[in-house]
Amino acid sequence: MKSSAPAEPSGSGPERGVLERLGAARVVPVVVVDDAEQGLGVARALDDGGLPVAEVTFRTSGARAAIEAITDRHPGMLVGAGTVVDPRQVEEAVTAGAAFLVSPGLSVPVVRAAQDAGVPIVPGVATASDIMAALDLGITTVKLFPAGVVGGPAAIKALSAPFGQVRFVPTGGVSAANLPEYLGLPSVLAVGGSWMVDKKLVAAGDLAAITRRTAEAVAIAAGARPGG
Ligand SMILES: O=C(O)C(=O)C[C@H](O)[C@H](O)COP(=O)(O)O
Repeated sequence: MKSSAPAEPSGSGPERGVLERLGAARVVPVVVVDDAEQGLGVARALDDGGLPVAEVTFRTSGARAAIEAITDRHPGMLVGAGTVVDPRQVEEAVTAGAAFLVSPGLSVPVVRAAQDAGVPIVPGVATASDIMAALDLGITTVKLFPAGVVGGPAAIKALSAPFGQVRFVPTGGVSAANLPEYLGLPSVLAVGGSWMVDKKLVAAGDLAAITRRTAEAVAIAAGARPGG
């Protein structure tokens, strides 16, 4: 889906709606599925758990079909593509129906391709220099990755001092146990994580367990208040 409107930096204009929806959800499940059928099962389980959001990673050949199937059958769900590391994947993901893109790092060609397509992208950052590169591209919402390894909540607090305008989506090592600590930080828009959609649960088709973990995450997020 090509937009004729000029590219907007993330956090403003028509893209704002999607990022605000991620902020309202507060938790972005990172999903790895092999095909459309698995994707549909996981999407239903997430929706049943009260979280109609999925970041389907481009780590499997079935990711594109899964995004297409979920957006077709669950039109109310906010579906994005993760692990977007190549500008060609931007086109593939957007054509499949992805409403947002997530990348583990910051690639100028990937960000530009997303901006040209008019789809918000949340690139990964791990350092102050990465954040400055993101700001140069007009991006103010970034994913801190791998959050647990690069310092967790303490790193976000430290980076928020010089970069007060930046909103973080920490991902990597987030779990039900540390969720309140991340979501309690005012600069955290949402967190990303795979713990609700553990690949063993997906492989076993244990959708009930995915729904349980999702509902638990939703309940924790509802109780976590910035600054609390
Ligand atoms: O490649 C990307 O774009 C990603 O989104 C990476 C994932 O977010 C993390 O691998 C999730 O980390 P865990 O929750 O610790 O499993």
